[in-house]
Amino acid sequence: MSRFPLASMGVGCSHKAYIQDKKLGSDMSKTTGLMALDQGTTSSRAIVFDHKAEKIALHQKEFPQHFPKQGWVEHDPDDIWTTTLETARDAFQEAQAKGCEVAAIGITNQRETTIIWDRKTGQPIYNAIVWQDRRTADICRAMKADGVEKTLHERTGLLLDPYFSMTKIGWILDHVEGARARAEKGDLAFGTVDSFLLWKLTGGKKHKTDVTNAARTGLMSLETLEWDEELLRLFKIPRALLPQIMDCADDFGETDPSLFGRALPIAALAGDQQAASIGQCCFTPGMIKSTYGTGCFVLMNTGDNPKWSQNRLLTTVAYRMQGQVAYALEGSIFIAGAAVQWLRDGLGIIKSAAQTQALAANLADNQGVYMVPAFTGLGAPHWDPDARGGIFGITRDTGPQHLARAALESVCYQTHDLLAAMEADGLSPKSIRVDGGMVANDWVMQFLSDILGIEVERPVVSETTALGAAYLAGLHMGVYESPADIARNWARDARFSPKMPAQTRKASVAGWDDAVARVKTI
Ligand SMILES: Nc1ncnc2c1ncn2[C@@H]1O[C@H](COP(=O)(O)OP(=O)(O)O)[C@@H](O)[C@H]1O
Ligand SMILES: O=P(O)(O)OC[C@H](O)CO
Repeated sequence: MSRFPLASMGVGCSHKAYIQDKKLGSDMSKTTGLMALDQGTTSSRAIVFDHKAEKIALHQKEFPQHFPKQGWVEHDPDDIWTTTLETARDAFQEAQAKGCEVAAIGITNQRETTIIWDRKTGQPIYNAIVWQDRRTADICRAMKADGVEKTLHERTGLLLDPYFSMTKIGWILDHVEGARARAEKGDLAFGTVDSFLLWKLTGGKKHKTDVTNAARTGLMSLETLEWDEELLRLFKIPRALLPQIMDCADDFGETDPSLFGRALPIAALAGDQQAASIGQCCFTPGMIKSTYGTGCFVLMNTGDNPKWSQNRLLTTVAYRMQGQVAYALEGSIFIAGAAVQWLRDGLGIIKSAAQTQALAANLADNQGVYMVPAFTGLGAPHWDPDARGGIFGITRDTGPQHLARAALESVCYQTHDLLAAMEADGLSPKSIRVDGGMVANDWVMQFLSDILGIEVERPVVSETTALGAAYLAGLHMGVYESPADIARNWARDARFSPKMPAQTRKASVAGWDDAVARVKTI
């Protein structure tokens, strides 16, 4: 806990926060809150936390996904903005009604998703191209053949895959009439979702991003943590499009007073997976978290030097705060909870995601049925954008319960592939901290521990992404003094230990490997 608790501030409130509250003219007897805006792939969430990580208010809104062509995924930027603003206003008002004064905002977001807008009107010139979108697969293939991947990997830690922003930016500039010329003149702005929301929240005054989001564009050097001129040239991205790169906990400006009735400081920006890592308090090298939302993302803190994977994992920035940078090794899986959503919305064989737990538990084993949910290609460690999903081992007996179990199992096997790649890189975690919507499913957590052969730890707060953004904002505002101060808040809800016999694990993984080999194209 902080030496300067903000809740029920009186004697002992932090200096900065005290000044902040004076500026806001707020009642010092009120609890002070930190509002996280968590803009995810399928929904926008706003959560107000107090300094002890207690949830004061939570509001969430889903928004439509657009699939204009096979392999394309888009969002309407207006949906991103309106759902963010509506949930933020609802959470802000609920917190206020409960006697909690919001002191600052932290933004966290689906990463890589690319938006370009007109600096004068604020109007996007095209829909947001979502991280899952595969439309630039051919461009990536051609650039790979030209040897660009080596330079990209050396400078950014990323690979030439349609996942990242740089080829999405190029696609918009080349397909929207006049866009390239306008970008070169400085009339357009590019942003990942954090930058776009910051622009909207500040009434068009701030065009900034943070190191974790910039690290996913394929345009930022991991060494200088600035835009890389050589990469801008290779991907033909005009410099004038780009935001300023900041720390994750920093001064990002204030909200337009019309939005919340007064100006609120925006004190943090971070990509959602890095924010989850902060929410899980993975502050020391070797600590690892895995988030199970739409996709699954495993991040291991590797300390103040980038660690280069020999096994197709990404090197990325974990955070930069208080001037200190930490790097991470990341494994990115494109489909996790989305496979469960497909059972519900695509096949209609379940009514709710939670139903999968009982269906899976009713079977003694998977009876040879495997699902490889490569709906938008395969991410780490395969990086095969053309792979498509498959279900194998179906017989006349196969029913909804087998499909449900296969979908849940696939998430655990994919995590296994990532940890195997980490192990091959010489990094073997003894336990893993998990979070995200899927971790409510105890069956998945036990199977995950069984297949990984290590302990799986679930924290009390499973919305660690939002919590991480709140922590970062709190750090900037002086609510917390240091990462160590934040780490005291982490509390375990449950621990799952491996129970599966080694032979069974080996046979199960072998069945999965066989299924993956059948969908791969490279
Ligand atoms: N009990 C459950 N069992 C399995 N999957 C679940 C369960 N509850 C939620 N999910 C899945 O988790 C995902 C939602 O998690 P969330 O962290 O909110 O995702 P995101 O931030 O990517 O939008 C959905 O894809 C949903 O299918
Ligand atoms: O929206 P999520 O939680 O699935 O996260 C998306 C990732 O940031 C994509 O890299």
